[in-house]
Amino acid sequence: MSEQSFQTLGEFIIDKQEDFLYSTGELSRLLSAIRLASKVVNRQVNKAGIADIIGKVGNQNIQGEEQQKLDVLANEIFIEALSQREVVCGIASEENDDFIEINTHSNAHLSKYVVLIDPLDGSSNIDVNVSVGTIFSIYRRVSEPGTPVVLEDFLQKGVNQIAAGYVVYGSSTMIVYTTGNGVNGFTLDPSLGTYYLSHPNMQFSRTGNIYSINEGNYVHFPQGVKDYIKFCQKEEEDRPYTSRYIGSLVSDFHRNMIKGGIYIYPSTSQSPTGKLRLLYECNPMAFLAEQAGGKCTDGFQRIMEIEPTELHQRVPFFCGSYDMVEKAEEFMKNAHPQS
Ligand SMILES: O=P(O)(O)OC[C@H]1O[C@](O)(COP(=O)(O)O)[C@@H](O)[C@@H]1O
Ligand SMILES: [Mg+2]
Ligand SMILES: [Mg+2]
Repeated sequence: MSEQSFQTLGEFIIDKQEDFLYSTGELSRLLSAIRLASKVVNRQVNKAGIADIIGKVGNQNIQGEEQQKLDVLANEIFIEALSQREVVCGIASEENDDFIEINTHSNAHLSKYVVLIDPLDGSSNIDVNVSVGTIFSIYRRVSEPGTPVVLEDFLQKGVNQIAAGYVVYGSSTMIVYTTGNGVNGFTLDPSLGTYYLSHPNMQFSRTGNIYSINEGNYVHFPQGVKDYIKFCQKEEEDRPYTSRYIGSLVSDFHRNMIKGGIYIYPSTSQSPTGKLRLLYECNPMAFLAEQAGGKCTDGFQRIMEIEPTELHQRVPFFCGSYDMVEKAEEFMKNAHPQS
């Protein structure tokens, strides 16, 4: 089947506009901004080794993490593209301490959408040519259009998301997103600079045999997680499972959604709330996972029901094939009945 027979992302966005509750074309323009920014970042990622974008900037972000040059560059590219589209009134990013109010154009304050982004996910893999990603989450503001954007516009439960997705910059570059009507994946044809619908209606299999967790932290894991890892490794029934861990959330999630599996970044004795950020990592992946028939919790509670209190708060994260997440939760509830 030649590229031409695949529907393009642009066509798909327009086609699906009617399915969308608030369809006024604004979300389509917002998604187009993400599409454009992803192509610009993709070009930089592809030539990272020769484009002087390898290595650290020498600053730390609010999470206390060393910012990579590509973290900062991707952040600038996405903020620029989103700010130019007159549909976004505010942006929050992993790389910015506070949210940004967009006032780059006269109507910005009338815009209804806020975007939360992890501009470059899997930063530890940039310098070693392993796939990385971008994660985005979109909400309607809660404050009145025409009034200043406020923190509450961003501190919304995941169930309020109107769209979410990721870009994976891997052996091929893909955009995968949902607006609440299933999950679809589009592959970039770099020669044409066009995304084509390559993975319609993506689904997690009910169960799988891949588990993804950084076992290097094993001694610091809660007992429930240690018990689940032992369960995965036991010679029994369809086990032992295969361990796969890329160290880029987007890439581990993407593989598990295609092959069936579970990704866990639990709390540890050093970081009791885990590592991943609720608003621009966990909520968008949870929306995608649930739309693809999977499940996503903090080991006990549905991620998208968690009430956010801070822009950069972290939560433990259990996400993937439904039955596998249920099993992991069973071990957590048995080992930590008080939680
Ligand atoms: O190296 P660790 O502790 O296993 O953490 C890896 C995890 O951290 C992350 O890199 C955090 O995301 P950022 O790179 O956007 O900060 C995830 O992509 C990944 O799954
Ligand atoms: Mg990340
Ligand atoms: Mg990041």
